[in-house]
Amino acid sequence: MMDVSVIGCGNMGGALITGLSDAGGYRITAYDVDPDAFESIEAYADRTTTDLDDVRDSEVVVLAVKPDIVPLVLEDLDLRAEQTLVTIAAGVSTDVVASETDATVVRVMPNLAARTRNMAAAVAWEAPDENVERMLGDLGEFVVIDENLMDVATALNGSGPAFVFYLVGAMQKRAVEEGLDAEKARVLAAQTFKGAAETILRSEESIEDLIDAVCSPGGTTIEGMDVLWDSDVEQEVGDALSAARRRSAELAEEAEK
Ligand SMILES: NC(=O)C1=CN([C@@H]2O[C@H](COP(=O)(O)OP(=O)(O)OC[C@H]3O[C@@H](n4cnc5c(N)ncnc54)[C@H](OP(=O)(O)O)[C@@H]3O)[C@@H](O)[C@H]2O)C=CC1
Ligand SMILES: O=C(O)[C@@H]1CCC=N1
Repeated sequence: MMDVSVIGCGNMGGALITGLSDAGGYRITAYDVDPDAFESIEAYADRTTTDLDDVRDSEVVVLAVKPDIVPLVLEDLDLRAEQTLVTIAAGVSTDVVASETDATVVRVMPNLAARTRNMAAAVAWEAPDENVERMLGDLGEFVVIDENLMDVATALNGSGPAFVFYLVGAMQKRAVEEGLDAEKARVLAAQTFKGAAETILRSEESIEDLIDAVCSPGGTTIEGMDVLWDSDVEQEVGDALSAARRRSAELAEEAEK
């Protein structure tokens, strides 16, 4: 049983708590300044608390507050060298956090799919941390990256779910306009993304070859793909990713001040 505390039970903290609870093997303490935040995670945490002292004995403490709140929490958080502090705040570097704590700091960029244990996470660390490896493995897939690439990861897998929700929404919307029931279109669109993603993860084939596999000669898909290839969609999706990356870099500059 691993003792884990999560500081900040909002969207991301709540998703981590839900996923870890589903995985099992974790004793979870959920801390927030606002008891209302416990409403959606009460069923998944072993303990909810508004007393920061209650997180001080956990092997792993996850800092899941907004970037500008991180320094305020660190001021009051007194951890020991044998503990691990996982920081997930966009743009807040390991150095900024490590300068305020004795704990070993690990920087992770998670995403909302922690909730269903389908998270894509990027981690940057000096040395692998067994507890964090186990947590990330239980919550989905993770890759180790250099911290100087964390802004790109923040845009790709941190913000990425929102971009994908948007694309699912666009496909669902048009299917409804073309006559399909909204709920059925939602299921078909979402499951299609899930299936396509799973296909990529389980295959060695390139994305181009996978597209090719769906395009039957003279069939339907190629008609749709021609619309996409003739459009600016690839550029626009890339620009969305770059805008998120730039904002992450800006947050990093603000956090250094
Ligand atoms: N949302 C996402 O998909 C992702 C978020 N992140 C990172 O996770 C962090 C949290 O984001 P998100 O969950 O979206 O934010 P939320 O605002 O949803 O959650 C933050 C929570 O922290 C609470 N809080 C505020 N001050 C304190 C404090 N001093 N001590 C403890 N809790 C406090 C907030 O309460 P109140 O609302 O009352 O202020 C809120 O419940 C951010 O740093 C973000 O960069 C990373 C990857 C993905
Ligand atoms: O929007 C944000 O700033 C956070 C970080 C990545 C996803 N959500």
